[in-house]
Amino acid sequence: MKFKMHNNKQALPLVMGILNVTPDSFSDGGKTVDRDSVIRAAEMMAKSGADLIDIGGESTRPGANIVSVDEELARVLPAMDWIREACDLPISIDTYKTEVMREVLSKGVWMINDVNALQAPGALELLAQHDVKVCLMHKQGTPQTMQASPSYENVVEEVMSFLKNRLEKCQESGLQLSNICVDPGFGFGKTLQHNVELFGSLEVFQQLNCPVLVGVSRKSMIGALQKMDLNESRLAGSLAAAIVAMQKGAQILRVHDVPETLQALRVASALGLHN
Ligand SMILES: Cn1c(SCC(=O)Nc2ccccc2)nc2c(=O)[nH]c(N)nc21
Repeated sequence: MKFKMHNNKQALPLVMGILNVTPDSFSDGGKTVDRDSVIRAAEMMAKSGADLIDIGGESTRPGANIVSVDEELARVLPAMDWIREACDLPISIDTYKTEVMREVLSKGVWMINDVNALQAPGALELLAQHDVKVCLMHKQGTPQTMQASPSYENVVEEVMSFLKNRLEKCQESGLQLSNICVDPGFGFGKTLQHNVELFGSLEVFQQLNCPVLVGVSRKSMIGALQKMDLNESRLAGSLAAAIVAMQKGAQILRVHDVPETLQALRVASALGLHN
């Protein structure tokens, strides 16, 4: 496990708790972003055993609208301070904008979680100057267009070769492999069929010799597979997916429901399902 965490948990995947600071994030009922709710959420995640917290100032859900650098920073920078009032967990920032990366790097961010795999101009060069973790995620198209008609010849091969190419670019630019994790990007320009195929072959991504991050928590693929209608809870399905991801070698899980996920992972691991 390249990502040496403070508690060196090896048997279980690292649990990355999602803290929404985009006011329109419907998965938490669209609550407005304020200091108290961020502090409360961060305290709960830390108490529940999360290993790190992921925050993003622009929703990257399908159809999400683009946010300016200033607007994104206005949400993320205060949230970093509030999280630090609440706990000492490492912070991951979900952004694809080089300018946002620059600002959060100067505030000691632990990981840059880039759904665009450092393709923005200047992103690679910027990160090469910092000893920071980075997640390289695959997506097809942009959040505005990606779910229109996703298509692949062979989704596993295409996602794999994209990530391999981005890893090579990172290493050419001087980033250390030990600071990089990869992510197939479930739901980012993929049909349900593509997502299921990618999940079924998740072990393949271990060949890249860096930790694999999986983010499927509460996503529409879970709802579809649960065969429930839209407003049903996706908790049980998300926990099932977390367990299978662990069994398939995922080293980091990005989840909304931290306590429940850790309970499920601990029981599954104790009963013989190890990552
Ligand atoms: C920022 N970010 C996102 S946002 C999409 C989301 O949570 N949608 C969603 C959440 C809840 C309900 C419906 C949709 N997904 C990933 C991921 O899978 N991997 C990495 N590395 N980062 C990610």
